[in-house]
Amino acid sequence: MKNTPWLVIGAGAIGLFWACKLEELGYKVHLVYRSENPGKKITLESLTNENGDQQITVSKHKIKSVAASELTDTYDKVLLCTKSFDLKNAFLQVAQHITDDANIACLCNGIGAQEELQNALSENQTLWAGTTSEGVLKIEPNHIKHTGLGDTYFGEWQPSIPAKAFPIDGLTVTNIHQRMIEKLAVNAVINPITAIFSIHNGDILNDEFKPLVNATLSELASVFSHPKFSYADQSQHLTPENLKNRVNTIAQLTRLNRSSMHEDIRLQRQTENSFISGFLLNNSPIDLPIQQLLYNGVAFPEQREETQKKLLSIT
Ligand SMILES: NC(=O)C1=CN([C@@H]2O[C@H](COP(=O)(O)OP(=O)(O)OC[C@H]3O[C@@H](n4cnc5c(N)ncnc54)[C@H](OP(=O)(O)O)[C@@H]3O)[C@@H](O)[C@H]2O)C=CC1
Ligand SMILES: CC(C)(CO)C(=O)C(=O)O
Repeated sequence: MKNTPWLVIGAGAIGLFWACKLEELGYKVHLVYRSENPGKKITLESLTNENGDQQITVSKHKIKSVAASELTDTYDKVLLCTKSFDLKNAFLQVAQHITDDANIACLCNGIGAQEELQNALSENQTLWAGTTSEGVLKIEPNHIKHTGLGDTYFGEWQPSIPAKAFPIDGLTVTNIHQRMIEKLAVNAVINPITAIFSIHNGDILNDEFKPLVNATLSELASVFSHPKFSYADQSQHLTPENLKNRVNTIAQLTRLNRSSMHEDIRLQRQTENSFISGFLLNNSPIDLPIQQLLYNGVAFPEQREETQKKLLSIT
């Protein structure tokens, strides 16, 4: 299948990163941009772990970038790298160029957009939902920087028997829903707190935020262990202790980074709040007063100062 190109959609940090990675793996790649044309060459400052040492290497990648309206070919492998709120429309605008039996992968934070996308696919197209812990920053339209080493996994959104094969070896897991809820848990703590208080990821570990972080984690653990939670089959292992370890590890590993939600608010862009806290609020069988405060603090800038006070008064 290496002779047919991947269609990567979204020339943001993750789209440019994966366009380069796929090209490195020997695939032909066509990249669809929306507002910023990255041009013909992408510079990737990548982080590698050679002999236990993190090293930066710079490479240039020749990628064909086009606007959706310029597409003429048909594709059987698609990787969508948009934010969750753009996912379905990004697919629909290229749908006429996608084969009826295509593999369609997506990499976005949050839960909810994948189901919308699944509903837009035809019967024999396969949706591969993905989750990534790589950190990537776009510093220019054609220049990205790898800021944190991580892992990426894909899995069939609707598992089939026998399991289907993903076009790239070594990246699949049998239960992607479990990985997604684990990532969502981390995002539901780090993203809104860093965004509401304008702090870096590592700052949530400071004493000032400990009561808030602990209360958020224990509220999440109550919903994850609730038998009526829509993801209960995938979330029982997320105990307060397990959640704390996950959040602390990621906050520590990405301590100098701004979360995507903090960055979105700082740059006055739409956030993925509805697909992170919003997903939890809509799917929880119990009230989640802290998650509701976090949701409001992100969604309503005029309430942010008041929300900060309420969040810091949690004991
Ligand atoms: N960056 C990171 O380190 C990480 C990101 N993620 C997740 O990965 C996803 C992508 O993140 P990231 O790359 O940082 O986000 P960006 O906002 O940098 O990139 C998203 C890109 O999608 C483009 N896009 C949206 N709609 C369309 C469309 N219809 N056609 C073509 N392009 C479109 C946007 O175009 P435009 O420029 O016009 O807005 C933008 O360039 C998010 O869900 C994020 O939470 C997860 C882990 C780490
Ligand atoms: C893991 C984390 C919190 C890293 O910044 C992230 O996924 C995000 O910022 O959206």
